[in-house]
Amino acid sequence: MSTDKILFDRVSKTFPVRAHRRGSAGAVTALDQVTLGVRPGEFLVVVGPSGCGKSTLLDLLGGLTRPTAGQVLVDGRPVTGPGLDRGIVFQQYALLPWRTAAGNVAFGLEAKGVPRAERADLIGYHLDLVGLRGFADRYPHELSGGMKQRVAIARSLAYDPDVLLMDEPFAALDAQTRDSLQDELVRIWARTGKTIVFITHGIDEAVHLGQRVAVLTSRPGRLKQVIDIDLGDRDAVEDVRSTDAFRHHRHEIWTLLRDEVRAAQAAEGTGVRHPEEARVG
Ligand SMILES: Nc1ncnc2c1ncn2[C@@H]1O[C@H](COP(=O)(O)OP(=O)(O)OP(=O)(O)O)[C@@H](O)[C@H]1O
Repeated sequence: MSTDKILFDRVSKTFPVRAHRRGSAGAVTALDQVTLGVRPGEFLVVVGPSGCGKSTLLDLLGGLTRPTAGQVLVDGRPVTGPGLDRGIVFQQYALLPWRTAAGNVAFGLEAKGVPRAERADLIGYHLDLVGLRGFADRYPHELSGGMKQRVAIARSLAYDPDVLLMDEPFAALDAQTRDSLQDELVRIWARTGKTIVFITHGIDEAVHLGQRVAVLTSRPGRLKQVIDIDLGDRDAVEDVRSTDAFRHHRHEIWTLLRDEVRAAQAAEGTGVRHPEEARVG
C-alpha cells in the first residue's frame, strides 16, 4: 500500500489538435507516462521548459481534466473531478470583483456549507495568516497584486483542503513582492502542514520553496529527475538565497533545464533561442 498523499501513476495526456488548412487533424502529447508520488505534508515544486505540460499536470490533479492513460490518485482514490479536498491558486488571482477580501475568503466556506457563525472566525484567522488583517473590507480593485494573491491563498486555505495546488501563483508579481510571498508561503506551509504542489518557471523560486523539485523534460513532458533540496537550517542565515547550498541546487536544476531546452531546439531544428533559455540562464 502506497504512503503517498498524491500519486501520478503512469499518467499520459493527449490533446486533439484541429486540422490546419491542408493538414490532417492530429494530437499533441502533453504528458507521457509520468509517475510521481507526493508525500503527505510535502512541498513539491514542478519545473520544466515552457509547454512541457506543467499546467496539465496540475489540472489533472485538480480534476479539471482527465488523463488519457494512467491515473491520478489522492489518498489512494482516483481523481474524478474537482473537490474541496484540493484548493487551487492560479497565476491570475481569480477573485470575485464584487466581493470584498472577506467575501472572497467566505466563498469556499459557503460552498462547503460552513455555518455563518463559524465563517467569521475562519475568515479572520486566514486573512491574518496571509498578513491582511485590516483589509477585510477592501474590494479586489483596492488591493495590490500581492495582496490579491494573498486573498486567493487565504480563500484556498480557509475551507481546509488537504492539498494546495499552485500554478505559477507569483509569476505576475514584482520581484520584491514575489520574494516576500515566497517567505510567507514557506511559513504558512510550516504552520498548516498542507501538502503543496507548486508549478513554476523560476529556478530560484523552486529551490527556495521545494523540499523536492521535479524536473520535467520538454514536450512531451516526462519526469526527468527529482531533486532533494537541502538548504540546512533556513532560519540560521539571513539570506538563504546567497548560501552555497542554494547556489548548488540552482545550478543543478539550471543544468537539467538547459539540456532540455537544447534538446527541444534540436528537435525543432530552428536554432531560434527558446524563450525559456533566457529564463533559465
Ligand atoms: N486544451 C488544450 N488543447 C490542446 N492542446 C493543449 C491544451 N492544453 C494544453 N495543450 C498543449 O499541451 C502542451 C502542454 O501545455 P501546458 O500548458 O500544460 O504546458 P506548461 O508547461 O504549463 O506551459 P507554460 O510553462 O508555457 O505555461 C502544450 O503544447 C499545449 O499547447
